[in-house]
Amino acid sequence: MTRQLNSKFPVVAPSMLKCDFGNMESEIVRLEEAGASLLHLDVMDGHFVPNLSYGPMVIQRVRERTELVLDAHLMISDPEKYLDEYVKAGCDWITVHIEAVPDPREILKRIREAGSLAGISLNPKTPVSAISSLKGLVDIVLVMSVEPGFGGQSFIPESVERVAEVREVFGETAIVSIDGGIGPQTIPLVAPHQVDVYVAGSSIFDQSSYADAIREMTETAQSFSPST
Ligand SMILES: O=C(CO)[C@H](O)[C@H](O)COP(=O)(O)O
Repeated sequence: MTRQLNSKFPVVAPSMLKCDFGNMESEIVRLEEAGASLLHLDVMDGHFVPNLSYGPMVIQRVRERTELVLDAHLMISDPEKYLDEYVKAGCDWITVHIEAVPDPREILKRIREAGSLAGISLNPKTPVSAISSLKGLVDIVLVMSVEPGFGGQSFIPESVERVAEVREVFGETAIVSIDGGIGPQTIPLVAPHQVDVYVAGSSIFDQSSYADAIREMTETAQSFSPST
């Protein structure tokens, strides 16, 4: 059974790619105390993207230390082969890339059957039409607003129209998430299109107060929310 978020959308999700890997436990505690409601786990295999991060063994240790929702973003080739390990590690949300799995219907079904939320992500150059037939089969659409692989890149401005298109195609059937170059300056660009999850690395981990960074960005996002 997937864990529930402890707050309503929109939320800011710390991207653990930018945390201090030597002190992951204290980073998790700091993020919990700062009010984070989920942790975004950037899984990179050095093949699908030109960088390596961590895999299921590290995620399992993270799972043992927190009850926050774990949002695994699999930037890997052949996710079908490794899926069971991420399920076993305790990921609540599991997102795969359309560029890695051109027909993802089977893996999305497997993710849901395992009790997790199923997500699809698309790179900046992939048209939204590549995923539009997945409406009803996905719980999350993760729009990459940088080329995946590294934190600290600049937000690609064309991502604004892409988020709008995703929201138009998927309506309320999917959680819409955006990842890459997200911070106080870029949230107002995409927030009018009802983004649910803002994945943020540098704009949290480069700040002295994680709590202030998360609170300020969440308030900015909420100020665009129709229900506020
Ligand atoms: O998936 C990612 C890169 O592939 C990261 O989540 C993302 O880049 C976060 O870092 P920043 O907020 O610094 O851009």
